[in-house]
Amino acid sequence: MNASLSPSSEAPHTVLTLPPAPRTHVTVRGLSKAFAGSPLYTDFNLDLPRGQIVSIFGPNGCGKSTLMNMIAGLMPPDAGEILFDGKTLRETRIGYVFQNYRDALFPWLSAWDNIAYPLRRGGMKPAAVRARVEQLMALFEIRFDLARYPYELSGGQQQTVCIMRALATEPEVLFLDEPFSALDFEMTLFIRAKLQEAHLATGVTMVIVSHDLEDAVFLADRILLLTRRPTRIAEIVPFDLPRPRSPEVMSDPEFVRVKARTLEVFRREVAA
Ligand SMILES: Nc1ncnc2c1ncn2[C@@H]1O[C@H](COP(=O)(O)OP(=O)(O)OP(=O)(O)O)[C@@H](O)[C@H]1O
Repeated sequence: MNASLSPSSEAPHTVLTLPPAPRTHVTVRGLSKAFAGSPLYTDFNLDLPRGQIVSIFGPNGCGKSTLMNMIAGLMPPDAGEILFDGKTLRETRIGYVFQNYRDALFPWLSAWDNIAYPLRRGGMKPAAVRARVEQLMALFEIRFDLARYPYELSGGQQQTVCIMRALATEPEVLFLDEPFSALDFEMTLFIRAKLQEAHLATGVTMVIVSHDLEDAVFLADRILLLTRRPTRIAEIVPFDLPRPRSPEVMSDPEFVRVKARTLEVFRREVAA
């Protein structure tokens, strides 16, 4: 099975051909994964379009995180190939934002040093590290003291630091696993806005796993809906409202329509 999320595809939810669709960034081919002999993915194919935000949504336990973790190299597939512009993961800069920000930051480093960590590790000179962190501080309009340690920050501040750290190396692809699930609504709105700004500023391809229908739709160019396991693509729903999208978008008829369609497919798959 092969599906393209390319905007140029005439029927974006339809299974088409094996060569990557135009403007494809990430190509997943023949992916298989089983746990304890029970198949989760079998010969799964997918194209992720360059510079777009794709949300992964589906029934509980259908393998949203597993799919993202295999693409991001955090979990080995049993079979299959994943290429980024034809390159392997090792040749590609990626960023990853975990659901549990509390465990994601290094507690012995200040927020500033957490953000700088991947830059220093990559051998960047101190002046360039400083400039890059300051650039991120401006983008995220940071008003709290980055000299503080993670335990001194609110949950939303910690997740903001996680996202800044993930963006520090200017990744080609940014993976986010339920980035809003532990945040209150005010922080969710803030981080949604900042992710959009970062996306507009950098054109980074983004993949977001979400449990929340509204979050999944709000940021996405494409909502990738999965079936129950053994997991296949149920449908790919496009959402083309221009960015930046403000919270008012949530009452826009197109948002309401896409959300309703996404819910309809989700409910069909849950009942299947
Ligand atoms: N390391 C593992 N060992 C055994 N089974 C696993 C492992 N990781 C995931 N699974 C199983 O694979 C299935 C998919 O898990 P995954 O976490 O990817 O789903 P999900 O769609 O992200 O789930 P949720 O909606 O609960 O967040 C689940 O049934 C899960 O129990």
